[in-house]
Amino acid sequence: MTGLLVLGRSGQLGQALARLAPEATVWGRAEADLSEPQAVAARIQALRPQVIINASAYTAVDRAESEPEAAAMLNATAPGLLAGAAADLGIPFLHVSTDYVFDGTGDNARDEDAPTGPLGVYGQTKLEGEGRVAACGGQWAVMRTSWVFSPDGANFVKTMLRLGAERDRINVVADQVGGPTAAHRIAAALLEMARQMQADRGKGGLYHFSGAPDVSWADFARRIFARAGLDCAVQDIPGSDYPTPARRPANSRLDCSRIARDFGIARPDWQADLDQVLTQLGYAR
Ligand SMILES: NC(=O)C1=CN([C@@H]2O[C@H](COP(=O)(O)OP(=O)(O)OC[C@H]3O[C@@H](n4cnc5c(N)ncnc54)[C@H](OP(=O)(O)O)[C@@H]3O)[C@@H](O)[C@H]2O)C=CC1
Ligand SMILES: Cc1cn([C@H]2C[C@H](O)[C@@H](COP(=O)(O)OP(=O)(O)O[C@H]3O[C@@H](C)C(=O)[C@@H](O)[C@H]3O)O2)c(=O)[nH]c1=O
Ligand SMILES: [Mg+2]
Repeated sequence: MTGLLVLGRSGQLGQALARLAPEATVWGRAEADLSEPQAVAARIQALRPQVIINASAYTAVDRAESEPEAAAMLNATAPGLLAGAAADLGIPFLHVSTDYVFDGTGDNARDEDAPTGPLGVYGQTKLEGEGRVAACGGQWAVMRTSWVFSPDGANFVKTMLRLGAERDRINVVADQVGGPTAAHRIAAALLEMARQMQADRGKGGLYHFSGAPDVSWADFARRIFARAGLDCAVQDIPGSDYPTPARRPANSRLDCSRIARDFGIARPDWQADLDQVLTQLGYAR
């Protein structure tokens, strides 16, 4: 894709995007420190890209509870200014948000119109960022995804592989359900959305995209151990037995029909993607 600028080089999604779009300009903290987002917006004006994908964020869910200003800068202020810079250039801006904007009540999958109600600072700041992007005055898309995993960075799969090698049993929360999503599927979906948005300047908006089928963290852990050949028993526990600074939604199911209808993008099968990531991490199966 010509003229693509990606922000967030060292992250899970940033690395997946760089792999799928090697021609892109990819900025990390060194070129574009988003704790100074005005300066980054000025650099964008100078670069004159043709489309921007923002893969940077403050993603430490528990730490955000004690660093709300830093989380708000990365997740709300910076995306608003980046989207504004894109609007000034007349180019599409694509951004990523999270299932943690919801309160997680009930059992049904939520669509994009469902009421939000974040339970913690991370979700609150991500929700604020969605609003700022949507108000940028240009062409924008926000993709809400969930439970991202990849061979890179920090994620639940890599945490389980580490713990599963050290222990013979582990307690994992069984009353939080969602869709694990491979970073390379998110990257591919964003690139497809960007292509279609460039071809049709009326396209964009808020979209849900997560891996299928929905699963609990405990069943996700079981699958990781089974496919990695690790002998570690998973004990189901309620979230209340795993106290953390931030509360997490119990029901993270996302209804992904809108992105299928508008962009022709289907929910990816996370079990197949997990096998691929395990292979990349050196687990022979
Ligand atoms: N991870 C998940 O499970 C989920 C993620 N999302 C969303 O998906 C998107 C991508 O997430 P993911 O790839 O997992 O995130 P990561 O935490 O893997 O990467 C975040 C990126 O943001 C960068 N960043 C942080 N602070 C700054 C800063 N001050 N200046 C410049 N860059 C900075 C990080 O750089 P550095 O490495 O230098 O700190 C890193 O490259 C985010 O919007 C996230 O909210 C949505 C649902 C689930
Ligand atoms: C390590 C561990 C975690 N857990 C629980 C805690 C939590 O409820 C769940 C997942 O733990 P994590 O710390 O990986 O989850 P968390 O960092 O909250 O993951 C979230 O990250 C942000 C960025 C998102 O946007 C979300 O979609 C989601 O992926 O597993 C256990 O039950 N046992 C364990 O040994
Ligand atoms: Mg985490």
